[in-house]
Amino acid sequence: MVIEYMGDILRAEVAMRKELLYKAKNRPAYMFRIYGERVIDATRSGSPARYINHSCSPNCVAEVVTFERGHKIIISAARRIERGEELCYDYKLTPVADQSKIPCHCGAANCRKWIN
Ligand SMILES: C[S@@+](CC[C@H](N)C(=O)[O-])C[C@H]1O[C@@H](n2cnc3c(N)ncnc32)[C@H](O)[C@@H]1O
Repeated sequence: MVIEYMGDILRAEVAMRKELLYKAKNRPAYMFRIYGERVIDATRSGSPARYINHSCSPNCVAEVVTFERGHKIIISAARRIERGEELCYDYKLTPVADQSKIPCHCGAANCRKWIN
């Protein structure tokens, strides 16, 4: 394990409202969706995992681990990571319509050009 993606666990509808609130305050929102039902909101109380960028050829993988009392998101190494190498994982975001697409700058040879 490299790091846990920590934050407040919210229902998806609460997370959507909070995201709008953060936008209204010009604050970046750091959120990780777990199976559509729950979202980890790392905006106010998250770990440094929230700063990990997306890559189409990642050196880490983000996995949802389910416990009796909830879920955790664990970021693990997908291969050997060299000292000084930036950590990244594949966000695996659902593709969206053109106007809200985010261009991907991961620079991988197999880059999919968009992160969503
Ligand atoms: C969880 S944040 C990652 C940390 C962010 N770079 C920061 O400095 O706060 C996710 C956002 O970072 C940007 N991002 C992450 N990976 C990217 C990539 N491969 N290409 C372009 N933008 C990326 C996008 O704006 C995305 O919505």
